[in-house]
Amino acid sequence: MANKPLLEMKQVGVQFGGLKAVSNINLEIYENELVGLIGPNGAGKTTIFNLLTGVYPPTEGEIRLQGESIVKLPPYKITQKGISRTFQNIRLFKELTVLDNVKAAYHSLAKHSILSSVFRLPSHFSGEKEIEEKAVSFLKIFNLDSKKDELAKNLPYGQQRRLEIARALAANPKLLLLDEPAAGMNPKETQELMELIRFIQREFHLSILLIEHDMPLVMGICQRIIVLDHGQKIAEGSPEEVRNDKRVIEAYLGEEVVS
Ligand SMILES: Nc1ncnc2c1ncn2[C@@H]1O[C@H](COP(=O)(O)OP(=O)(O)OP(=O)(O)O)[C@@H](O)[C@H]1O
Repeated sequence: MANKPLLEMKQVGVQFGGLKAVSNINLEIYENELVGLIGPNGAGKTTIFNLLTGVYPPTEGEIRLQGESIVKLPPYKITQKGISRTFQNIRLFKELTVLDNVKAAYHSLAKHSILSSVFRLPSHFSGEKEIEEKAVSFLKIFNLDSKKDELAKNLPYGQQRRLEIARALAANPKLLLLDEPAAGMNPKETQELMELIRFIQREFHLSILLIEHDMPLVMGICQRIIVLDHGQKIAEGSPEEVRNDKRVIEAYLGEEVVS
């Protein structure tokens, strides 16, 4: 594990009206780590993703990516700096093709200028071709290249989830946030997806923060697990440590997981 964390949250809290959705969150994610974020419904997991991606600013505390504060940055800047995500409820461009969904991620980061696109300069076309090739290469990883010309809305559910991850990955993140990526998938699809997540983590040297309710699955693939309850971090450690933590068992896991 590297000495300096890729991501740091220090005493972060956010309040909506009278409700403290999360409070006093301290967490660190290091390079190349696959970390699980678990907890009961309403514990604050998605709120942490929304704080990390600039959907709303924290009411207190600090968030740093590679030592640099990101709390005042708009979401697109945070994506450019290296945090991208998927959503609990899939958010694809449903009326666009599978390929265009992935290309959209590249366009937000592409080096060629708007002027070259408007005037259709040669640099625009080489940029466009490069983007298309890269997008197809991502679709191949997710076994979606044969579907590239289909509209996103026509893909089966499991494939839409994979496409969303492909799009997030195309933004070239250092940290990828996955919000229940296996929700709605059958056990076989879930298993395949988890192998894919591990593969992309190694292949792209990514850090991944994963929200997932399927405990055997989280315990099986994550190096470290952070547990939330009522907006607070109640435990953190290896799957083994978390599985045997009394507070975690009481708040979330129940006796059957331990036995
Ligand atoms: N924008 C918002 N405005 C008001 N309350 C919010 C907002 N976002 C989240 N909350 C509240 O904050 C708390 C934490 O919600 P959050 O969605 O982060 O939980 P979660 O752990 O992701 O739950 P789940 O597993 O059900 O997705 C809940 O009480 C929720 O109602």
